[in-house]
Amino acid sequence: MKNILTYIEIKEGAPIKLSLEALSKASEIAVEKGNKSLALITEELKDDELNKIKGAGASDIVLVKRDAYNMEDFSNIIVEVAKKYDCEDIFIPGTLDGKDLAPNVAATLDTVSITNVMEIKFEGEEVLYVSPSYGATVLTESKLNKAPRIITVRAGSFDKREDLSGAGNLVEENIDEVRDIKSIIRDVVMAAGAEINLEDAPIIVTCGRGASSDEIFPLVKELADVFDAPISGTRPVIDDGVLPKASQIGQSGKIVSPALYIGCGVSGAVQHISGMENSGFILAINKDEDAPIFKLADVGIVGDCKVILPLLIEEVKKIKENA
Ligand SMILES: Cc1cc2nc3c(=O)[nH]c(=O)nc-3n(C[C@H](O)[C@H](O)[C@H](O)COP(=O)(O)OP(=O)(O)OC[C@H]3O[C@@H](n4cnc5c(N)ncnc54)[C@H](O)[C@@H]3O)c2cc1C
Repeated sequence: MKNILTYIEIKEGAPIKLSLEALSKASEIAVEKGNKSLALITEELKDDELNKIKGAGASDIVLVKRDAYNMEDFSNIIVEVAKKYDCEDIFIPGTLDGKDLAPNVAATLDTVSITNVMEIKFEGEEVLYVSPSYGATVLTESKLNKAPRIITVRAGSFDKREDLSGAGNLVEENIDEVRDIKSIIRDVVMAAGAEINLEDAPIIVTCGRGASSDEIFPLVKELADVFDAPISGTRPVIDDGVLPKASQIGQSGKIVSPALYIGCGVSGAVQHISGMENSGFILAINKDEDAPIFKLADVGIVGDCKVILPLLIEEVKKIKENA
């Protein structure tokens, strides 16, 4: 392995958590192999935010200034920076933009990318990338026979480190903007609720079909409000229009890793579990004691959400008042 480049996705002036998770893993590997861990940013950041990148171990922070995201242009930036800084490995956070960028970077470099990487193993000189397949029922080990190796990192798979103390030397590079682009983003129109940032939320309250009725859903909302947490949903709840698509967790939704996940009336289908199994602590409320989610839950409450949620809301309010 030579140097490793991590693309840092930035939202509202701050690196997203998954970028820092990816960078932390890259830095751990780089230190072990005696190489450099570089972070690529595309806008100027305040010192606190740069410190987060240093904490995640970046030896160098390469700044290429841009006003807005464009896949072809950003893909070209990654390629050019990787070449200039002799990076054989490129880590990209597995967000929507990341999953857009990685194949383009790979195609430009005449290689392939591996998506959803949750573990990286070394066998001699070989690097094995572990990623979930078939709704996370099977783990696949893949290797890339030629560098550069490009991966997208799955949320919650690696710890976000703050203690790696990279030198974080800031270097600005000027790379011409790609003008010959096949698609131009003129405007971004968000669907209602599309800005929900589940990936970075420390607490998520999830509404399953069992809690999506007119009677119970307001209680789920109240619990989320008490925790100041976003509400997510299982796919049937999204399909029924109770919550927007951006709130869906799972195989065909978002992959999250909050410190606390609370599932209300969620059965625990494999397609949902594959999006939240990396949560720090899982609390599940379900009236069926055989619901599969209880196999994964740290605490399971067997009961009707109609009865349990008001009790839970009251208890959390009391704790917060006395804190
Ligand atoms: C290709 C594919 C992709 C998919 N992608 C996703 C995905 O990304 N995300 C996702 O979530 N699903 C996905 N699904 C759907 C998935 O298979 C499940 O159907 C879905 O997760 C079930 O959602 P649920 O738990 O809300 O509903 P259900 O399975 O219907 O479970 C409802 C639960 O609520 C409990 N319950 C009912 N009433 C109450 C009450 N009053 N109090 C307490 N508990 C109660 C029931 O006991 C039950 O366990 C996908 C499916 C396919 C085929």
